Amino acid sequence: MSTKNLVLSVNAGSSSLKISLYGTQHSGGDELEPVQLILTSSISNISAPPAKFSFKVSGGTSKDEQLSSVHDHASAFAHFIDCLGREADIDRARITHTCHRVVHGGDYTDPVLINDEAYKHIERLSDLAPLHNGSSLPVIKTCLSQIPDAKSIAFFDSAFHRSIPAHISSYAIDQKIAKQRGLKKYGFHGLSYSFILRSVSRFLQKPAESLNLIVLHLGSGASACCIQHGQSLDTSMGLTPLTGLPGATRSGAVDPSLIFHYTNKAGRMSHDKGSAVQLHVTQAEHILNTQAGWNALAGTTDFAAITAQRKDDDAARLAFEMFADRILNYVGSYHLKLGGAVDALVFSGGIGERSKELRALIGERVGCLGYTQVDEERNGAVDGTDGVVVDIGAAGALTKRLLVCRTDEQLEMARQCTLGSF
Ligand SMILES: Nc1ncnc2c1ncn2[C@@H]1O[C@H](COP(=O)(O)OP(=O)(O)O)[C@@H](O)[C@H]1O
Ligand SMILES: CC(=O)OP(=O)(O)O
Ligand SMILES: [Mg+2]
Repeated sequence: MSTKNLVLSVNAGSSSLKISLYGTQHSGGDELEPVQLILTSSISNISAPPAKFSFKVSGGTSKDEQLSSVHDHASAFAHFIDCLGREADIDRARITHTCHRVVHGGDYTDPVLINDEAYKHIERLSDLAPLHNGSSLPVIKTCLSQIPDAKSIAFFDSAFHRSIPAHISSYAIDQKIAKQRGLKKYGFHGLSYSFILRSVSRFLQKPAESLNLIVLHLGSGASACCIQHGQSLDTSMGLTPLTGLPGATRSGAVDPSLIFHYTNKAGRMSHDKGSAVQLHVTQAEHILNTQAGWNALAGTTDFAAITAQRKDDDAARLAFEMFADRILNYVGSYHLKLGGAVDALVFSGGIGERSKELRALIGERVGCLGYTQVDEERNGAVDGTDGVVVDIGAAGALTKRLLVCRTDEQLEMARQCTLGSF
């Protein structure tokens, strides 16, 4: 029997599945991490087929293919499990823990071992994160049945934001109803923010508890976070991941009354056949989650294409400029909440890590608040630069720095799993 020493980390995003497999026995490598990467896989475009699949054993070359057979997170994960044995000769029985990113944890503020009760809790919260919790559930189910000896642990994206004070997390509504129904700002992308906080702390050689950061996680779903003394003080998503910044298919914040005017059927229940589970969301929520954002504005969820076309195409320009405008709303207000004492503005997520154009524009606009200038050469060379954190500001800046962080939610979970008490 081969040694049981593997941790599988699964990140079900709104339209992607990112999976990493780690070893837990140290054999050199990065002494700072308790786990070592063995392989990564990602399946993107799940909701806009054909899905793109990639599978890469560490140090090897990536196997990439388009999959017409994959149309949801369950079939995407089944394809990965198949590849694990076929392509990498990994015996699933060696996996001791499977870590699952669950976007909405409600009142769960720590990771939990998934038993019947925890599974039902995650299921109940599906209505509040329709693009996410519903996608995690079939993947969790498959793990429980296909890797039965491994412990399945849920890590919640909302947990990082438990530190947000009541006057920031509460909505101005009847507080009795708010408390009864759990209507408050939860915030998401927390695994990413934990990873970024730790990585920036290491990069700046300052304790995490001393750091004030404004972090932008700009991916298919996008959010901003105001971190004071190493804790979340505010974030742009709310009760659900719909509000705040616009995303690939999400509207971001709108006047709540808009939903009553968008269509005359907006208040009815949605009966979308494509949903992974029966969701209790209204048609308006469904439209604002899935038929809005970049796709509605510019006809594509690919922000690289929007960036490339923005000079010649009005729709692409509107999407690009709108994103920058909404980002500045949060950066400006978080700067003020931190009293101007900001160690760094950090860009992350697929767009934040790759769009030098957006970083240059935001960097230029925040110059008036005393941020260091974007160094054009460093900003343009991020893709070819190694390291988790890359400095794109002028050399010598000690505060109000501009950084890029390659976030890794799977590593954050595997790390917490190994160092925790599971
Ligand atoms: N070169 C690029 N320039 C701008 N955006 C990019 C680039 N490459 C990828 N992206 C965008 O990154 C986003 C995906 O980010 P990611 O954080 O991986 O998303 P998620 O995990 O939420 O599925 C997509 O909207 C994609 O268009
Ligand atoms: C919370 C959220 O929006 O996640 P993602 O960006 O992975 O869709
Ligand atoms: Mg993501």
